[in-house]
Amino acid sequence: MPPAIDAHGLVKYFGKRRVVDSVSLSVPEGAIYGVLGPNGAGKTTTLRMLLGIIEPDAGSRTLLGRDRPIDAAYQIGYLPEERGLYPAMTTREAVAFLGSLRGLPLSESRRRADRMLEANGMGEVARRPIRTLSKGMAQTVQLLGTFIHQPKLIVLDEPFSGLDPLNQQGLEELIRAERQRGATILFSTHVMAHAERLCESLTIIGDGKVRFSGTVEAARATLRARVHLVTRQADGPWRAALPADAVRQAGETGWRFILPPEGIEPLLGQLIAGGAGIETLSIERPSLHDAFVAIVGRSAVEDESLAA
Ligand SMILES: Nc1ncnc2c1ncn2[C@@H]1O[C@H](COP(=O)(O)OP(=O)(O)OP(=O)(O)O)[C@@H](O)[C@H]1O
Repeated sequence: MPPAIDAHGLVKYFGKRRVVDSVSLSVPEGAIYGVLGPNGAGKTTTLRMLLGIIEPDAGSRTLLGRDRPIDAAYQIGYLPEERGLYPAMTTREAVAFLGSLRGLPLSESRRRADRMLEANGMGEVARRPIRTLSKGMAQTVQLLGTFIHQPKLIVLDEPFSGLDPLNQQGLEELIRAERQRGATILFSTHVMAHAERLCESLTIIGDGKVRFSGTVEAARATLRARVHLVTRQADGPWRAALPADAVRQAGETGWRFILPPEGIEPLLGQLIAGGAGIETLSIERPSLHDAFVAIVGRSAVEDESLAA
């Protein structure tokens, strides 16, 4: 199956600044895919190029197999980073309006809006003006409007920003339901927890460049696990068996070190034989957050040394 999005070498300059620098990404059909990066990394600019809202200075992309994004417009749902609804419009009209912008007849749009609002616990506010809604509700309205025409491809720019944890969870469920329906979803974020829970694959952008592309598991595997070990004996000759990077942190008992490449068992064997006694042992796998910080941090250091 051809990918839902296939982009090669996208470049964008703003003035003399190369804000997006040869970004390539491929989003398989039916995936939930994350574009991650710190503030100002170039995520929004990349998404806008993918969708044809701005033209790249170099590179190419296909969207749902089309060379011109406009040809796929009615099959795409897009939640931009800057969001706005007309405050005087009623909630159902706001959702229906977004549907009619994507090619649905208004009467069908209204029917779907009523159904979707009801299904998402917002039936009671359907006839109320947008200005009376909470921020979370207004954002849900935008999302329902993004999904109303049942697009094949959904692109969400920072969809979780500004939502409380309950609304964030609701949004994760909405995204999963859309994928269940058969849609492909691409979203940008700088909050790792959502990406970790939702995505199979992701791209990390730092300073306009792709710094990592692959599965969440592969991103986590770029870092080794960390060990926290507390021994019953405070000291003894067995200490020589600890890895060279083992440190005892201030105010803590025990040792912290990176899991040795050969695993924990040989070390434990030596500690037990040496009479250290094992009080507690925890092996903590790196989170996506840890991997993100390391990947973005490492690339910033590499960029600096290249520039020097
Ligand atoms: N229209 C524009 N004209 C000039 N510079 C721009 C324009 N749009 C974005 N930029 C700059 O390009 C860089 C990348 O911006 P972009 O919005 O793509 O990043 P982002 O990863 O989405 O960041 P954030 O998470 O903060 O939204 C930033 O330094 C931004 O200031």
